[in-house]
Amino acid sequence: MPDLYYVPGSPPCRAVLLTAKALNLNLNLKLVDLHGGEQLKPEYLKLNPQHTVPTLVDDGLSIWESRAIITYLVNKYGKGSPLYPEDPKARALVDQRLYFDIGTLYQRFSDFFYPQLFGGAPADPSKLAKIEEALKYLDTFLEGQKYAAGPNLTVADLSLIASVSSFEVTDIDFKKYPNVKRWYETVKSTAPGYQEANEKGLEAFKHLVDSLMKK
Ligand SMILES: N[C@@H](CCC(=O)N[C@@H](CS)C(=O)NCC(=O)O)C(=O)O
Repeated sequence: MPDLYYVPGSPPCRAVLLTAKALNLNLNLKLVDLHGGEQLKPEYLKLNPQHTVPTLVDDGLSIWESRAIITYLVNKYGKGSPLYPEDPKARALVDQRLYFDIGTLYQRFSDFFYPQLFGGAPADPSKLAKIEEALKYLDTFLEGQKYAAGPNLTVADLSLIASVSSFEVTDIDFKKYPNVKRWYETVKSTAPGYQEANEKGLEAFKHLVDSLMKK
């Protein structure tokens, strides 16, 4: 069984948990104490010199970057699954959405929110405008589409929902984008094990935000 080094509240970790649920795959969960700096210890750096969670260790392979992990999991444990289609064009669309998530949507969220959360910085309206722009892109991708990359639930949805659901703990009003709102409700009700894999961790994220932003 693969080991997953994780923290429950982390958005990229939640994407991996959602993927494991969708594959009906058990993971050996190993909690990492980020607050205590466990990820900077030599044992962890041996697994992942970039010292991030999630990190997956499977059969001698140590891999990090949530989107690399989730595509690996489907390649290895879900051969033929629509979660990461094998047809080159369908797969290209899923990959595009995944890269949009890491490079644009979640990146812009991090740029806006984490300086406030971890550095006590004031909200920067120009950074918020960049998130609004990214949400408009997502809304356009979803026009006439049930899921982010077509008619089936894919790892693109699981990665994007882990990001977008994190906006719930901020003032970012993503539900004003009608396609995003509809898609959000669809994924919540159709992604296997959504409650356990995402909502629980989201609660932990909320607690972290409350405790840090109250200070
Ligand atoms: N792009 C990475 C982001 C991973 C990341 O930044 N994880 C954070 C927690 S959400 C982390 O491990 N921070 C601790 C550190 O960098 O030392 C992914 O998707 O896996």
